[in-house]
Amino acid sequence: MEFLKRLFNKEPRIEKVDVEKRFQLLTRVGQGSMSKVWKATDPRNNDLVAVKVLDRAKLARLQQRFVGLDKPSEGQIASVLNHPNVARTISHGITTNNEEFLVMEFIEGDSMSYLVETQNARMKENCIWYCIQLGEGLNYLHTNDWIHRDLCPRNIVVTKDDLVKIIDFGLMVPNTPEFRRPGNRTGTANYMAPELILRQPTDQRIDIFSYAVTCYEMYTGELPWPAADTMESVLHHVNQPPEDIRQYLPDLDEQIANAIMTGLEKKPDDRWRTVQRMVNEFREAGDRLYPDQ
Ligand SMILES: Nc1ncnc2c1ncn2[C@@H]1O[C@H](COP(=O)(O)OP(=O)(O)OP(=O)(O)O)[C@@H](O)[C@H]1O
Repeated sequence: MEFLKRLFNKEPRIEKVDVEKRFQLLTRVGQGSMSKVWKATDPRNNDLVAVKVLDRAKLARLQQRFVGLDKPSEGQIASVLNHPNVARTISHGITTNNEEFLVMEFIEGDSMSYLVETQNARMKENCIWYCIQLGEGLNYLHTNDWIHRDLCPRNIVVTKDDLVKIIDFGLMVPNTPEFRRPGNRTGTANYMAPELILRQPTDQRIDIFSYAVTCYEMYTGELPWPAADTMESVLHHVNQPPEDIRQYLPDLDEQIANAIMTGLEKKPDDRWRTVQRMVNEFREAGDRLYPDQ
């Protein structure tokens, strides 16, 4: 009977993994809101990897927001991504404690949050190139029909060689009508597009907005609206215009300033139609301002 059950069971049997035995866990590198992440080595090839184990209870709460939708898991999504500006996921599975886990390339570097906060010389010199790389990564996700939904400095790492990598795909969804329906307010408050906050229909342009907020912060160290921790405070300023970036940086190149401010438009139709268009503006400006780089 067991044999017949297994034969006709359509779900592939997933072998559970004891990550502590399978990998050599070296140090904890991050406490995300949804997971624990370890720097580890894979004894099968000695590769340095990041092992991300998702918190079961928190994941269950997140999944409740997608009830009735066929949302692929973070591991399923992340494993099909392949772009220099997107963290590579090597494998994924279920631990012996029934937690989802991902094994990723280990990215040694600084969080973009750190660079935004410190506004050090490295950040200032490379800002345009970081904005371009980030846009290329996001454009890759969009042309492959995904909506990231949580683009912000916390989810970006910059390597020692100044390569920008998007690292977190926990809220990413397919760009299909069912996932564009209004209602689901997941994301990070300060980076959420007005249509998402107001529970209107959404599309990939919510990511263009988050990208523009992120680039604004990368340039200035400030948010375009007063920082808001709660949805109530975000709702409060959703009707206020953003602070013009030139208030912080009067000498900022016009094309760069316009690229960012257009991405922050309240109405999605007034924003860049695609990430690629916004990136093209940055690229043109970069080539004009720094022809030798
Ligand atoms: N591939 C990686 N290489 C190196 N460090 C990583 C990698 N992936 C994640 N980290 C580290 O772990 C932290 C948490 O990761 P991540 O953002 O993916 O988790 P999360 O639980 O989804 O977090 P949150 O929802 O708060 O953004 C990151 O801020 C980073 O410091």
